Amino acid sequence: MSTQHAKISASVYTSHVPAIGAALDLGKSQEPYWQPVFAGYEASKTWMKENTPDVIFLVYNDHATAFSLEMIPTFAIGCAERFQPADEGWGPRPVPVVQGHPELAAHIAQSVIQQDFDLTIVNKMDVDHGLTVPLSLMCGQPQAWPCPVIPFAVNVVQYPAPSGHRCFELGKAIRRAIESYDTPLNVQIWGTGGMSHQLQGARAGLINPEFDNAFLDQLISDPQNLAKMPHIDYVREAGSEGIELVMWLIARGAMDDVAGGKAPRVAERFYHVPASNTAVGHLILENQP
Ligand SMILES: O=C(O)c1ccc(O)c(O)c1
Repeated sequence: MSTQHAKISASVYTSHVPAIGAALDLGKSQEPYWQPVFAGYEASKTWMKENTPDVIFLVYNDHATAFSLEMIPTFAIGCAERFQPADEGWGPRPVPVVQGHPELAAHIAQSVIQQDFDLTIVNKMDVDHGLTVPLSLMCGQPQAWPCPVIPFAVNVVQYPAPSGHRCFELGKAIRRAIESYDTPLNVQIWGTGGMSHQLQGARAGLINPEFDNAFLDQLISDPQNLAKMPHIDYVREAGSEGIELVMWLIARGAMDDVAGGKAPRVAERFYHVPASNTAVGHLILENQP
Protein backbone atom coordinates (compact mmCIF):
# COMPACT_ATOMS: atom_id res chain seq x y z
CA MET A 1 0.00 0.00 0.00
CA SER A 2 1.37 3.43 -0.93
CA THR A 3 2.47 5.68 1.89
CA GLN A 4 0.07 8.24 0.41
CA HIS A 5 -2.83 6.33 1.95
CA ALA A 6 -4.23 6.41 5.47
CA LYS A 7 -3.21 3.62 7.82
CA ILE A 8 -4.24 2.17 11.18
CA SER A 9 -1.33 2.44 13.58
CA ALA A 10 -2.85 1.22 16.83
CA SER A 11 -6.01 0.19 18.65
CA VAL A 12 -7.20 1.09 22.13
CA TYR A 13 -9.69 -0.98 24.13
CA THR A 14 -11.37 0.26 27.27
CA SER A 15 -14.47 0.03 29.42
CA HIS A 16 -16.63 3.16 29.41
CA VAL A 17 -18.32 3.17 32.83
CA PRO A 18 -20.28 6.45 33.27
CA ALA A 19 -19.28 6.83 36.93
CA ILE A 20 -15.63 7.14 35.81
CA GLY A 21 -16.58 10.29 33.89
CA ALA A 22 -18.51 11.64 36.88
CA ALA A 23 -15.57 10.93 39.22
CA LEU A 24 -13.22 12.89 36.97
CA ASP A 25 -15.65 15.76 36.37
CA LEU A 26 -16.38 16.10 40.12
CA GLY A 27 -12.68 16.08 41.11
CA LYS A 28 -12.82 12.66 42.80
CA SER A 29 -10.16 10.85 40.78
CA GLN A 30 -7.70 10.74 43.70
CA GLU A 31 -10.22 9.39 46.23
CA PRO A 32 -9.27 5.88 47.45
CA TYR A 33 -12.05 4.18 45.48
CA TRP A 34 -11.10 5.82 42.17
CA GLN A 35 -7.35 6.28 42.48
CA PRO A 36 -6.43 2.73 41.30
CA VAL A 37 -8.68 3.08 38.26
CA PHE A 38 -7.09 6.32 37.08
CA ALA A 39 -3.59 5.11 38.05
CA GLY A 40 -4.12 2.21 35.64
CA TYR A 41 -4.45 4.67 32.76
CA GLU A 42 -1.46 6.93 33.60
CA ALA A 43 0.96 5.12 31.27
CA SER A 44 -1.70 5.09 28.56
CA LYS A 45 -2.16 8.87 28.83
CA THR A 46 1.60 9.26 28.27
CA TRP A 47 1.41 6.82 25.35
CA MET A 48 -1.47 8.85 23.91
CA LYS A 49 0.56 12.08 24.07
CA GLU A 50 3.47 10.36 22.33
CA ASN A 51 1.28 8.62 19.77
CA THR A 52 -1.43 11.18 19.01
CA PRO A 53 -3.07 10.11 15.75
CA ASP A 54 -4.62 12.33 13.06
CA VAL A 55 -8.03 10.72 13.60
CA ILE A 56 -9.64 8.31 16.08
CA PHE A 57 -12.30 5.94 14.76
CA LEU A 58 -14.16 5.30 18.02
CA VAL A 59 -16.45 2.27 18.30
CA TYR A 60 -18.92 2.61 21.17
CA ASN A 61 -22.56 2.15 22.02
CA ASP A 62 -25.17 4.77 22.55
CA HIS A 63 -27.18 4.20 25.76
CA ALA A 64 -30.67 5.28 24.60
CA THR A 65 -29.33 8.83 24.30
CA ALA A 66 -29.17 9.71 20.57
CA PHE A 67 -31.21 6.63 19.68
CA SER A 68 -34.05 5.00 21.58
CA LEU A 69 -36.32 2.01 21.37
CA GLU A 70 -38.19 3.99 18.69
CA MET A 71 -35.25 3.70 16.31
CA ILE A 72 -31.98 1.89 16.80
CA PRO A 73 -29.50 1.17 14.00
CA THR A 74 -27.18 -1.83 14.31
CA PHE A 75 -24.18 0.14 12.99
CA ALA A 76 -24.17 3.95 12.69
CA ILE A 77 -21.31 6.15 11.47
CA GLY A 78 -21.09 9.79 12.56
CA CYS A 79 -20.37 11.94 9.51
CA ALA A 80 -20.98 15.37 11.09
CA GLU A 81 -18.49 18.23 11.56
CA ARG A 82 -18.94 18.04 15.32
CA PHE A 83 -20.80 16.15 18.05
CA GLN A 84 -21.98 17.70 21.32
CA PRO A 85 -21.57 15.87 24.65
CA ALA A 86 -25.04 14.56 25.51
CA ASP A 87 -27.19 15.42 28.50
CA GLU A 88 -27.77 12.01 30.12
CA GLY A 89 -29.85 13.39 32.97
CA TRP A 90 -27.38 15.53 34.95
CA GLY A 91 -26.49 18.02 32.21
CA PRO A 92 -23.83 17.47 29.52
CA ARG A 93 -20.40 16.41 30.81
CA PRO A 94 -18.01 19.38 31.00
CA VAL A 95 -15.80 17.99 28.23
CA PRO A 96 -14.81 19.43 24.85
CA VAL A 97 -17.05 19.22 21.82
CA VAL A 98 -15.99 16.28 19.64
CA GLN A 99 -14.74 17.41 16.23
CA GLY A 100 -15.56 14.90 13.49
CA HIS A 101 -13.84 14.12 10.20
CA PRO A 102 -16.68 14.27 7.67
CA GLU A 103 -14.46 13.53 4.65
CA LEU A 104 -12.90 10.36 6.03
CA ALA A 105 -16.22 9.28 7.58
CA ALA A 106 -17.99 9.66 4.21
CA HIS A 107 -15.23 7.67 2.51
CA ILE A 108 -15.49 4.88 5.09
CA ALA A 109 -19.28 4.83 4.73
CA GLN A 110 -18.98 4.56 0.93
CA SER A 111 -16.35 1.81 1.10
CA VAL A 112 -17.87 -0.26 3.91
CA ILE A 113 -21.39 -0.16 2.49
CA GLN A 114 -19.99 -1.25 -0.88
CA GLN A 115 -18.32 -4.14 1.01
CA ASP A 116 -21.87 -5.20 1.94
CA PHE A 117 -22.09 -3.97 5.54
CA ASP A 118 -25.16 -1.82 6.12
CA LEU A 119 -24.31 1.37 7.97
CA THR A 120 -26.66 4.13 9.03
CA ILE A 121 -25.34 7.58 8.13
CA VAL A 122 -25.72 10.01 11.03
CA ASN A 123 -25.31 13.72 10.32
CA LYS A 124 -26.48 15.00 13.71
CA MET A 125 -25.92 13.20 17.00
CA ASP A 126 -25.00 13.95 20.60
CA VAL A 127 -22.44 11.55 22.08
CA ASP A 128 -22.87 9.99 25.52
CA HIS A 129 -20.52 8.46 28.11
CA GLY A 130 -19.86 5.51 25.80
CA LEU A 131 -17.72 7.85 23.68
CA THR A 132 -16.61 10.58 26.09
CA VAL A 133 -15.41 8.41 28.99
CA PRO A 134 -12.79 6.59 26.86
CA LEU A 135 -11.54 9.99 25.63
CA SER A 136 -11.31 11.21 29.24
CA LEU A 137 -9.44 8.10 30.36
CA MET A 138 -6.90 8.39 27.55
CA CYS A 139 -6.58 12.19 27.34
CA GLY A 140 -7.45 13.51 30.80
CA GLN A 141 -9.14 16.91 30.95
CA PRO A 142 -7.80 18.95 27.99
CA GLN A 143 -9.33 22.17 26.61
CA ALA A 144 -9.84 20.35 23.30
CA TRP A 145 -9.60 16.67 22.34
CA PRO A 146 -6.24 16.06 20.64
CA CYS A 147 -7.64 15.11 17.22
CA PRO A 148 -10.88 14.60 15.26
CA VAL A 149 -13.00 11.59 16.19
CA ILE A 150 -15.36 9.55 13.99
CA PRO A 151 -18.06 8.10 16.25
CA PHE A 152 -19.21 4.61 15.29
CA ALA A 153 -22.24 3.46 17.29
CA VAL A 154 -23.13 -0.23 17.61
CA ASN A 155 -26.41 -1.54 18.95
CA VAL A 156 -25.70 -3.73 21.97
CA VAL A 157 -28.72 -2.43 23.90
CA GLN A 158 -31.81 -3.69 22.05
CA TYR A 159 -31.83 -7.33 20.99
CA PRO A 160 -30.72 -8.64 18.59
CA ALA A 161 -27.14 -7.38 18.89
CA PRO A 162 -24.64 -8.22 16.11
CA SER A 163 -22.45 -11.30 16.55
CA GLY A 164 -18.77 -11.16 17.42
CA HIS A 165 -18.01 -12.71 14.05
CA ARG A 166 -19.87 -9.99 12.17
CA CYS A 167 -18.10 -7.32 14.22
CA PHE A 168 -14.69 -8.88 13.51
CA GLU A 169 -15.41 -9.02 9.76
CA LEU A 170 -16.68 -5.42 9.87
CA GLY A 171 -13.37 -4.39 11.42
CA LYS A 172 -11.56 -5.86 8.44
CA ALA A 173 -13.84 -3.91 6.07
CA ILE A 174 -13.16 -0.70 8.02
CA ARG A 175 -9.42 -1.32 7.68
CA ARG A 176 -9.75 -1.77 3.91
CA ALA A 177 -11.77 1.45 3.79
CA ILE A 178 -9.18 3.44 5.74
CA GLU A 179 -6.29 2.03 3.72
CA SER A 180 -7.98 3.15 0.50
CA TYR A 181 -8.29 6.79 1.63
CA ASP A 182 -5.72 8.67 -0.41
CA THR A 183 -4.37 10.98 2.27
CA PRO A 184 -1.60 9.70 4.57
CA LEU A 185 -3.53 9.97 7.84
CA ASN A 186 -2.47 8.12 10.98
CA VAL A 187 -5.69 6.54 12.29
CA GLN A 188 -6.33 4.76 15.59
CA ILE A 189 -9.34 2.52 16.09
CA TRP A 190 -10.81 2.23 19.57
CA GLY A 191 -13.17 -0.49 20.83
CA THR A 192 -15.04 0.37 24.01
CA GLY A 193 -17.59 -1.03 26.48
CA GLY A 194 -17.40 -4.11 28.69
CA MET A 195 -15.91 -5.85 30.51
CA SER A 196 -18.18 -8.18 32.48
CA HIS A 197 -21.15 -6.46 34.07
CA GLN A 198 -24.87 -6.84 34.51
CA LEU A 199 -26.96 -3.88 35.58
CA GLN A 200 -30.34 -5.52 36.07
CA GLY A 201 -32.22 -8.65 37.07
CA ALA A 202 -31.36 -11.48 39.41
CA ARG A 203 -27.66 -11.47 38.45
CA ALA A 204 -27.17 -7.68 38.78
CA GLY A 205 -23.61 -6.99 39.95
CA LEU A 206 -22.13 -10.02 38.16
CA ILE A 207 -18.40 -9.71 37.46
CA ASN A 208 -16.27 -12.54 36.05
CA PRO A 209 -12.50 -11.84 36.18
CA GLU A 210 -11.56 -15.29 34.81
CA PHE A 211 -13.67 -14.72 31.71
CA ASP A 212 -12.44 -11.14 31.29
CA ASN A 213 -8.76 -12.06 31.46
CA ALA A 214 -9.22 -14.99 29.10
CA PHE A 215 -11.01 -12.58 26.73
CA LEU A 216 -8.04 -10.18 26.87
CA ASP A 217 -5.57 -13.04 26.25
CA GLN A 218 -7.53 -14.33 23.28
CA LEU A 219 -8.21 -10.88 21.85
CA ILE A 220 -4.45 -10.40 21.67
CA SER A 221 -3.38 -13.80 20.41
CA ASP A 222 -6.33 -15.59 18.79
CA PRO A 223 -9.07 -13.12 17.78
CA GLN A 224 -10.27 -15.31 14.89
CA ASN A 225 -11.39 -17.98 17.33
CA LEU A 226 -12.64 -15.48 19.90
CA ALA A 227 -14.89 -14.04 17.18
CA LYS A 228 -16.67 -17.43 16.95
CA MET A 229 -17.96 -17.16 20.53
CA PRO A 230 -21.76 -17.17 20.39
CA HIS A 231 -23.85 -14.41 21.85
CA ILE A 232 -25.23 -16.57 24.66
CA ASP A 233 -21.71 -17.17 26.04
CA TYR A 234 -21.19 -13.42 26.50
CA VAL A 235 -24.45 -13.14 28.39
CA ARG A 236 -23.85 -16.23 30.52
CA GLU A 237 -20.22 -15.49 31.35
CA ALA A 238 -19.99 -11.69 31.24
CA GLY A 239 -23.56 -10.66 32.10
CA SER A 240 -26.20 -8.94 30.02
CA GLU A 241 -24.06 -5.83 29.47
CA GLY A 242 -20.96 -7.95 28.81
CA ILE A 243 -22.22 -8.23 25.23
CA GLU A 244 -20.64 -4.79 24.77
CA LEU A 245 -17.38 -6.71 24.29
CA VAL A 246 -18.31 -7.54 20.69
CA MET A 247 -17.33 -3.93 19.95
CA TRP A 248 -13.73 -4.74 20.86
CA LEU A 249 -13.73 -7.26 18.01
CA ILE A 250 -14.44 -4.48 15.50
CA ALA A 251 -11.25 -2.72 16.56
CA ARG A 252 -9.29 -5.99 16.66
CA GLY A 253 -10.54 -6.97 13.20
CA ALA A 254 -9.04 -3.75 11.83
CA MET A 255 -5.59 -4.62 13.22
CA ASP A 256 -2.81 -6.87 11.98
CA ASP A 257 -3.67 -10.52 11.79
CA VAL A 258 -1.87 -12.97 14.09
CA ALA A 259 -2.95 -15.77 11.75
CA GLY A 260 -1.23 -13.89 8.91
CA GLY A 261 2.03 -13.88 10.91
CA LYS A 262 1.86 -10.23 11.98
CA ALA A 263 1.13 -9.94 15.69
CA PRO A 264 0.47 -6.46 17.06
CA ARG A 265 2.60 -5.34 20.03
CA VAL A 266 0.91 -5.09 23.44
CA ALA A 267 1.78 -1.54 24.58
CA GLU A 268 -0.46 -1.47 27.69
CA ARG A 269 -2.72 -3.87 29.60
CA PHE A 270 -4.76 -3.14 32.72
CA TYR A 271 -7.60 -4.81 34.62
CA HIS A 272 -9.37 -3.64 37.74
CA VAL A 273 -12.49 -4.66 39.69
CA PRO A 274 -14.78 -2.86 40.24
CA ALA A 275 -15.67 0.58 38.97
CA SER A 276 -19.30 1.12 39.84
CA ASN A 277 -20.89 -2.22 38.77
CA THR A 278 -18.32 -3.05 36.16
CA ALA A 279 -14.97 -4.74 35.63
CA VAL A 280 -12.60 -2.30 33.94
CA GLY A 281 -10.37 -3.69 31.21
CA HIS A 282 -7.92 -1.86 28.99
CA LEU A 283 -5.46 -2.75 26.22
CA ILE A 284 -3.38 -0.89 23.69
CA LEU A 285 -2.18 -2.81 20.64
CA GLU A 286 0.24 -1.34 18.09
CA ASN A 287 0.66 -2.55 14.54
CA GLN A 288 4.32 -3.18 13.78
CA PRO A 289 5.84 -1.08 10.98
O1 LIG B 1 -21.22 0.07 36.10
C1 LIG B 1 -22.15 0.83 35.86
O2 LIG B 1 -22.76 1.39 36.77
C2 LIG B 1 -22.55 1.12 34.46
C3 LIG B 1 -23.67 1.87 34.18
C4 LIG B 1 -24.03 2.16 32.85
C5 LIG B 1 -23.22 1.70 31.82
O3 LIG B 1 -23.50 1.98 30.53
C6 LIG B 1 -22.10 0.93 32.10
O4 LIG B 1 -21.35 0.48 31.03
C7 LIG B 1 -21.76 0.66 33.41
